[in-house]
Amino acid sequence: MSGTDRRPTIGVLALQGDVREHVAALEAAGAAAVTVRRPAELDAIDGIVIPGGESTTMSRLLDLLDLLVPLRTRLAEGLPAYGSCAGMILLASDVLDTRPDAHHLDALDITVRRNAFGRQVQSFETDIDIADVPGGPMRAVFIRAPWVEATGAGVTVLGRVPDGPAAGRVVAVRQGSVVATSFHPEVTGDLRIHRYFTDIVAAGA
Ligand SMILES: NC(=O)CC[C@H](N)C(=O)O
Repeated sequence: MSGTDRRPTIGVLALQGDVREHVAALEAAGAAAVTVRRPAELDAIDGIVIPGGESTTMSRLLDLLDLLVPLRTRLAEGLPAYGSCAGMILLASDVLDTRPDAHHLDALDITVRRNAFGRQVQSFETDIDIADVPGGPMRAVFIRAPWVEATGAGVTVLGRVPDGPAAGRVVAVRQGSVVATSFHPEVTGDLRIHRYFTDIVAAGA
């Protein structure tokens, strides 16, 4: 990012999942979005989005493409990150109900339970108030989503399921410049989470 261009460059991890939707949402939110598939591409970004998809598949591809260690290192050095759904799982420090050989990135001090909502409510939508994000409740789309079962001391809860069988479950969190949601704002056209993250990246870039 140069002095005249205030648009931060945000990478979207492009191994699998809904990459295009995040690229479009980031561009619409005012960021310059680029896809990331190779370790060298990590050098050119001010922040990264890890999309929804399948966390164990992404974990395997991260390993196969030699991205796991460089990405974990960049995150440990403070690279801002936003993860939706599978991206939340990958950013977590602890994951329940996953494959024993699945890797995660340890960027967010949370315990998440994968596919937590169970068979009856695997995919659903609801309106959720997100702390720090003004403008009223946000339509939240959940697709075989995780929830957050425990948060470390530095983690702020941004949103919970308001009602129904999973009422009170934590589904949006922030720790410093790392944000995660169990749901998929990239599919609704509501750009507020992407703007929120773009502002976090711009503040540090
Ligand atoms: N929509 C999603 O990203 C689903 C996440 C998926 N269930 C996983 O475990 O990775």
